[in-house]
Amino acid sequence: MECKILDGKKVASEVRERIAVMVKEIRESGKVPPGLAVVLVGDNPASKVYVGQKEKACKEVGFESFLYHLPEATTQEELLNLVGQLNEDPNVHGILVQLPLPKHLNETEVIEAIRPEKDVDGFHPMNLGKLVAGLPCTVPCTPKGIMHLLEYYGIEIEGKNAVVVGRSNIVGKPVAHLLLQKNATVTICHSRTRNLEDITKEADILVVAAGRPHFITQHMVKKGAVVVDVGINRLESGLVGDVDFDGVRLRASWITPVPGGVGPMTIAMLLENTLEMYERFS
Ligand SMILES: Nc1nc(=O)c2c([nH]1)NC[C@@H]1CN(c3ccc(C(=O)N[C@@H](CCC(=O)O)C(=O)O)cc3)C=[N+]21
Repeated sequence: MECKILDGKKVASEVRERIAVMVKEIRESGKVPPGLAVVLVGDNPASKVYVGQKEKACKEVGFESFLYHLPEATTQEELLNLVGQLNEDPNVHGILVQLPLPKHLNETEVIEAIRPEKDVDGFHPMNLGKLVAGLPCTVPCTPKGIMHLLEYYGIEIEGKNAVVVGRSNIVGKPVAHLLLQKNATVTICHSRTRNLEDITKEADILVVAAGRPHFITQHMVKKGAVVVDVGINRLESGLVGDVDFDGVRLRASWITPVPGGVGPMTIAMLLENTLEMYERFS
């Protein structure tokens, strides 16, 4: 059986086109356009690349983007002041503070300072709590993008064994809850999990956000599984995921490539979340 590609690049571009049409109508009616504020502290080269991508995506669909690039030496108080100011800014509908922050800053406190109604990442505890409770909330971009991709390709979730490798607050935990809401039987694995391959081999749907290149190999995957690779690892040989794509594609029925899988969906969902917040706000 041939393994098929979950083409995040293609699906993301369709989402972006749809958003661009809606923003065009908003602008033509003379209303204030949706605005996203991106806060970057310091000069982490990877973060600068991501932030550049986000700005470009905003411009392409017609959003306003407000970039705040603060020096590495920014204090917690200065950052909290900026967040407070953006919370009050009527032209800003979504606020994204690029993570990770420099080590001297308290990430949790910064995220909690963002008004939940403007928390475009869905990282605020209020949004995470609502997600777990199954209430309407802002869903974090990467988990939302994964669910969108599975839905687009008609992947059935109900009753399936879903295994999530990774338990971060931004990917592992929220995606596990979204799969649970769709009636999958969900297992979360992490660095202390014993006999990982015994668990991953039972997965009908395997979501990998482990942060280790080529972590999931062919012998860890069930025949016919759907494999979603959230990993972004920059090696000298180029960008690779957490899944050994060439091996695993020999067993899987569907797989996301890296690049061109989950990454572009994350950006598309960031735009979708911004538009949703705009519509709720105005
Ligand atoms: N507050 C916050 N929100 C985030 O959403 C956030 C963050 N902080 N910190 C860093 C991570 C990482 N992240 C990615 C987004 C898009 C791609 C993406 O588009 N990747 C392309 C490849 C792009 C390339 O070549 O680097 C792809 O997979 O095809 C990757 C990674 C968002 N993050």
